[in-house]
Amino acid sequence: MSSFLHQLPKVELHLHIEGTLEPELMFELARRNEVTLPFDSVEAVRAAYDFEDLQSFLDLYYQGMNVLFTEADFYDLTWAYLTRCQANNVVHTELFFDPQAHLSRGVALSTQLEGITRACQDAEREMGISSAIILSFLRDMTEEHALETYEAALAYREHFIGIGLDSAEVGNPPEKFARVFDRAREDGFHLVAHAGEEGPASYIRSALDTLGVERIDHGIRCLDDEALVETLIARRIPLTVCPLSNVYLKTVPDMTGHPLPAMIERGLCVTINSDDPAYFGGYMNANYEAVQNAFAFSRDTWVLLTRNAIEAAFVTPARREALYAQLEKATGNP
Ligand SMILES: Nc1ncnc2[nH]cnc12
Ligand SMILES: [Zn+2]
Repeated sequence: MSSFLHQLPKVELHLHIEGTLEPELMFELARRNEVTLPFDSVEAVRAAYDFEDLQSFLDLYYQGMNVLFTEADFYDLTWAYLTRCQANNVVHTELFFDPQAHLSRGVALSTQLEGITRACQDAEREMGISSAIILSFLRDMTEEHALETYEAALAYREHFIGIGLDSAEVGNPPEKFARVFDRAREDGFHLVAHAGEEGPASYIRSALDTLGVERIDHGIRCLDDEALVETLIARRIPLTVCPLSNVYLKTVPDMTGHPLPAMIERGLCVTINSDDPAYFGGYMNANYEAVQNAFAFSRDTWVLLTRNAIEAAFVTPARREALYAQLEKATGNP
């Protein structure tokens, strides 16, 4: 089964590029940019990855990205992730970046976006991996700051396809960002939001109703609200679930206690993703393996999860057909 999972062509829809910063690259960039890290070795960084909850992770995640300054840094970070994609047989990926977390350190939007985009273009040309970038707002900052950032980002609109919402969820409900999502909808961008990761099912409802999102990132708390589950099924809203992330951030007791099988059983459009793989024990294959060890899914279930991700991807009809064809070739399943 392991080789079946490894060779399955994969589509990743929930990935924070800053969450792919491995400690080795963190040290290299710290040296390059003369930044002093509060750790004296790669092992010490990894030893600190023992999280109590989302906030304890976010504290380290924001600290880690303090080594990113130049376009080359963003290129190297993104290129390292895309080579992991190739090793994991990820053939299409949609990646988040957190512009406000870099703007606040004096790093220009052009630096961030040009570095990430150039790596994506090289990966498409050299490895055949398609990708897209989603600009994510920090929900623990104000809506005014998100709006200002959005306005500034419009100068680079050809670099990103959508907007999202991440960071500390509880106490920062989706409706706080209604105006910026309205603006982005008018401008033709795709809309997604993290909801129901640590926050309640009502945040998922609000992301749908007040932000009009097309996909929900995480969404694992949806099963607490039967009417919401029915809406998600009826509207076929994709949920970008991140199994290892949920275990590492203790939003589930352990992998065997994850609601993933119940979500699939209900017919929700579930996909599997790695979120912040440098911090949560691994990339796509590691997530697939951990889920398989806990639940021993059939091949048909894995094909279904992959088909869901292809359906949920923000790609052209031609690219979607090519992804379905690649899956069929690899599995014999239409
Ligand atoms: N899992 C996550 N939840 C919320 N914000 C994030 N930023 C990076 N990873 C995140
Ligand atoms: Zn996330």
